[in-house]
Amino acid sequence: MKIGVIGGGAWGTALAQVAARGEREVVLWAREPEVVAAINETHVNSVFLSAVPLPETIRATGDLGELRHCEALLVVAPAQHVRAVLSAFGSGTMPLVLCAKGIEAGTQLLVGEVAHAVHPNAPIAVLSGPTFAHEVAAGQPTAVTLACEDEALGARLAERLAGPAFRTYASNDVIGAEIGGAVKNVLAIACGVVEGAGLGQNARAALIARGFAEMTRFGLARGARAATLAGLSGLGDLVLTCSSTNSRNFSLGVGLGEGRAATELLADRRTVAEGAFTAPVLREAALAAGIDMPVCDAVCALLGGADVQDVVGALLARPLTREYG
Ligand SMILES: NC(=O)c1ccc[n+]([C@@H]2O[C@H](COP(=O)([O-])OP(=O)(O)OC[C@H]3O[C@@H](n4cnc5c(N)ncnc54)[C@H](O)[C@@H]3O)[C@@H](O)[C@H]2O)c1
Ligand SMILES: O=P(O)(O)OC[C@H](O)CO
Repeated sequence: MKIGVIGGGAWGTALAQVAARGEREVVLWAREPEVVAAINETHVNSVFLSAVPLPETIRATGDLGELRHCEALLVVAPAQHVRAVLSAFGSGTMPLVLCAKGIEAGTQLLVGEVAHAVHPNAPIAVLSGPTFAHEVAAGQPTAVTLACEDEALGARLAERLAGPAFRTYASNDVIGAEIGGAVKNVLAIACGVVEGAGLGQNARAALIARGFAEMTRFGLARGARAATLAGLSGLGDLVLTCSSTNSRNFSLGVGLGEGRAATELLADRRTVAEGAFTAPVLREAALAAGIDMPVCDAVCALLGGADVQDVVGALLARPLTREYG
């Protein structure tokens, strides 16, 4: 199965490396001409994943048309840009494996739903889990969920992408696999705030557990399965990103917790902290569905410039309630 990758950021590059294992050819579309040049000339993505030498079987291009002959595409553009990039690709029927984590602003659609709206005849799969790109690229052990409604296709994709240190677990819960990744980014910002404001490790553990309760409420309402939310793409990824400054979302939260403004923290950055874009959309969707998500609300308030101590105080002062509603 010849793989094309749409998106030359850190994750697109690491996944291209995964797909190229065994000297297989991979074509990677990158938006930045300097990324295309660096990969083709020096076999390193010096902009987004600089420490990792890439196999020569990965060829980069700035022309989406060069991915037309691929048998499956990994879509790794940031969530808010997936619609534009897939529209620019034109119509297609090859399987699309969505690897971005987010919810589209304006439509409240998950990335797989966006892809289906743009390419209604393409089978949709989702690859998600606790996966820092630099660790995957370094060959460190990693496990992911690969969800696809067409289970035979899902099994082929899982087999094609698996490697000695990259385990793919098949699932048919596409919505569940997506919701974990989207929501954990928002919760990782909250855990970063705890770190930045020096609120302690009890607070971080409480946020992970109560954040997971929010993820579960939202996920179940959208049709996700509880087991998926408790798996790699949900709880697994939540634990990873809520405990490490290697997470861009957690790091953004650290800055907010230190009292810096989101506008300052987000200005001029080339890398994406998806939670900043997902948080307001998630809040909107949760409000519309009557789902209580106080941690996500708090993250929205902080991104909007609210004072950290005020937000933390308000969160703690809510009426006491039962642990399970
Ligand atoms: N980096 C990771 O460890 C990792 C792991 C799993 C999932 N993801 C997800 O993968 C997705 C891509 O993240 P990344 O880490 O590869 O990106 P990155 O932060 O390394 O790089 C930013 C990417 O955004 C792209 N971009 C910026 N503006 C754009 C536009 N207008 N149109 C299209 N693309 C644009 C850039 O070309 C670049 O590919 C995100 O949804 C992220 O949550 C990342
Ligand atoms: O750096 P983050 O916060 O975007 O996290 C990267 C991946 O999603 C971790 O699984």
